[in-house]
Amino acid sequence: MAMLTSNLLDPVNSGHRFDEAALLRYAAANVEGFPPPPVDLTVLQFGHGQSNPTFCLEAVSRVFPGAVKRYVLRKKPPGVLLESAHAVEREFQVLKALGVHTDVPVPKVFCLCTDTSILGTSFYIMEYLEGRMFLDNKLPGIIPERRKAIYQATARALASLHKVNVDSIGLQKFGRRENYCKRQVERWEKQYLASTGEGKPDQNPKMLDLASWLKQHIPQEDSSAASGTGLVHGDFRIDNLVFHPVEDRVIGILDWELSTLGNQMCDVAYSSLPYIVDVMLVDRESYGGFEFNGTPEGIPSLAEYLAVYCSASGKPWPAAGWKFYVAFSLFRGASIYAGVYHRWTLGNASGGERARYAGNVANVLIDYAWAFINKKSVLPLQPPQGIQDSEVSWKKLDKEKEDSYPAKEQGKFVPSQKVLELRNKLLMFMENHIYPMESEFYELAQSTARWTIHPQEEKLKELAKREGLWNLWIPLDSAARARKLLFDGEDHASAGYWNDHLLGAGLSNLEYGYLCEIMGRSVWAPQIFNCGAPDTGNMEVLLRYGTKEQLKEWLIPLLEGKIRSGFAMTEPQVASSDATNIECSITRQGDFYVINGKKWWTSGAMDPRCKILVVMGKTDFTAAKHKQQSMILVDINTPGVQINRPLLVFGFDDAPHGHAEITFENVRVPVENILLGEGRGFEIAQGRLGPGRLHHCMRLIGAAERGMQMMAERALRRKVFGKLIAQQGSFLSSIAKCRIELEQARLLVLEAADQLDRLGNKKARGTIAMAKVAAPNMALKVLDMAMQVHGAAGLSSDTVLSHLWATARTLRIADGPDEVHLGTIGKLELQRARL
Ligand SMILES: Cc1cc2nc3c(=O)[nH]c(=O)nc-3n(C[C@H](O)[C@H](O)[C@H](O)COP(=O)(O)OP(=O)(O)OC[C@H]3O[C@@H](n4cnc5c(N)ncnc54)[C@H](O)[C@@H]3O)c2cc1C
Repeated sequence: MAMLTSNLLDPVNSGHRFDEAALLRYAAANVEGFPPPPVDLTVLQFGHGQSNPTFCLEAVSRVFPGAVKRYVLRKKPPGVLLESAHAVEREFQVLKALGVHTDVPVPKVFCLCTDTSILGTSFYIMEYLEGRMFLDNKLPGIIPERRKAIYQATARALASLHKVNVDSIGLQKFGRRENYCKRQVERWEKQYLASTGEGKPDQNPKMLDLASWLKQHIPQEDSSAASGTGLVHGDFRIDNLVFHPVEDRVIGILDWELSTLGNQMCDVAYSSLPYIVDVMLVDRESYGGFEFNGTPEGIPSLAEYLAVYCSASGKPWPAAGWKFYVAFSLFRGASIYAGVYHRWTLGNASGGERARYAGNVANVLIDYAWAFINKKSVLPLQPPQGIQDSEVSWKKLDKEKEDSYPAKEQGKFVPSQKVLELRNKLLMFMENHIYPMESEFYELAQSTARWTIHPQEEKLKELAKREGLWNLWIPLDSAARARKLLFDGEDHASAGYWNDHLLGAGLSNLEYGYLCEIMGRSVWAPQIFNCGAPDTGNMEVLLRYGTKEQLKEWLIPLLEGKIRSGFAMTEPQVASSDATNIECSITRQGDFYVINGKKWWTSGAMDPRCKILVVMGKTDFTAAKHKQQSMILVDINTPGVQINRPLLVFGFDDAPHGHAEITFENVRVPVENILLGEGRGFEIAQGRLGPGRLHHCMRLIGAAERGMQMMAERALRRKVFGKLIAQQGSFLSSIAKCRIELEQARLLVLEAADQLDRLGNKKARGTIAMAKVAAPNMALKVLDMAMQVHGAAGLSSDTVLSHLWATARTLRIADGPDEVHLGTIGKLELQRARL
């Protein structure tokens, strides 16, 4: 599974602390764009790898508290060091040259400080890259297609740095190009001898033989500074790369500590080691790499990986010297591990308890080197046919695979290029970040800590914001009103809010339809994008009907995703599908309203982040039937608000959001909290429910799509009575009928969204009602069939199907039962006949 960069952060190791006040002063003076003082600084440390301690600096200006800036600081470790080791100055030099003069993906560097009076050692500050890191090169939890793309991107990133003309970027003196392998073999042999022998861990004679073999087989090209030499990273492997948060491309090559000039094929062989040996399996018997244990599905073969590299870099096929380069990489690895083990025996290894096994790993690598040398053939003489560096962008790949909507053609339901781009991004986000987290989210939601928030949820929200996948539900007109009220028409970004996606992406309801259905594929997804119910409905109420003060107090934190909300209308004692039955009273007393009543099924009110309730009650029991009701904002922490219990849906409590039963007993709220005015509750309900109802329908299309996909995949895998389920005639007809119903419902939902955009809520109400009946009924059928195909597994919590089904079933009642919507459709039909 991918880790977000921010997930690799831990509190600072006590031995690595430094003077933060001194750092703040230095950064303010030397880092371009650093927030102006006063600044609150939080320092965290990257826990993964790094012999040079690396820290994340989070600087928050107290003047613009929304403006968080992140940087990375990398320094030498404290204490006495070998002169050539931990050369952060060299790292800075190479990063700067690459960042300024090339398109090699590296973090931008801001400043290098060699004045040791500031933090005790030299350090430099660079850009913080939020993205994905793959700490396990087998890429568990990633679908095969993405694995392929990730490996291809890795090969391309290596090629990009190998293509750099060091002479033209001022790095010509960064190292000696010729005789690199020769010098390296001597260096690592010396290192091995220094770590083993008398009074130290045992020396392995096969290692010394290996050094001799390598010296005798140094490829000829090594002696000259000709092609094949240039910039060498020295530690190029997949877990030193930061990938874009959703696209399968490298945005940062990290850890340049060992970089120099020399023979670049050493980098290539080193990056290929996962194919040869799996050093992560130190305590198991089999250490074989991909080639031995089977390449995980989707990861290209070694020959394919090398072919992409050669094609992208223009380098010749490396068959001739391959035995040497791989054996050298294993030799170097063995020497490094022997050093780590030696330090462990002395009690000062940095790798913790893992270092205990390093001596064993060193010996395994030596064995592997010899086994490799003794192989008859290690690489085909020619690259595999048909593999070039035809970098198909993630967008193009996805379009080819997923796009059932041709972008260039005209038509009512042909999404724009903007929507297609957002859609592809969203699909990637779901695959990379949501589906892999589903089981963890479920686990927490079933534990005793169920009413707490999984920390990853908040991190993914931040990522979604940065990716522009935030508040996409906000229609243009509502955004315009908020912009006018809050910022006097100005761009909200210029008003000091860091997040320029606060008011969505300027989409129509129809455009949002294509995106919302993707979020509906997972019950966990909508809230990650701040597009979940009931928040969207409540934000819509505020956007349309809130005063400037109400917007400032409640809408902004809701838009930012800092708080959540509930909508409290339904009451246990009355039939609430008819809202005129509501009995909760809202009575004015001077400058306050006093609320008394009992509500249930207030979704989201159990969420610890829920801070505000939109409560519907009656302000005048004697007024005309539809003028008695009002809506009012109630801070959930107001005295008298009592959460009684969470309600269960078929046993699901939907933690951590939940559906609450709540008592309001003499709850006093200021008169300013009334929405739009007394007696306007029905009016608001109409405005709120139109788009909100459609969002449910859109998500149901997505839930059904997930069911279709799972149904088909299962049918193609599972055999019954000698045949795959997919080969049974009854299955073909069932899946076909599901597809027909799904497409019918999708068209109806899109049509309703389009009418909402063009005609408004009132005129679109008939089609919205049709969609509201059609979508849950269709989703129930499709999900039911998907569960049937899964057998007992489909009814269990081991798949997402039962939860999706339970959620779909509630929507034949929640937001109005089917019968109410059918009544609306029927009445409109008769009205038309009377005209
Ligand atoms: C998971 C879930 C989440 C919910 N979230 C919220 C929330 O956040 N906030 C909130 O206020 N409420 C929420 N609700 C409540 C929901 O909106 C109500 O349950 C719904 O409006 C129906 O009201 P009722 O339960 O009182 O049913 P009733 O009004 O008692 O209706 C019962 C049944 O009567 C029949 N019926 C009703 N009207 C007609 C008609 N005109 N013709 C023929 N038959 C009819 C239907 O079969 C209907 O199912 C939620 C419900 C669920 C299950």
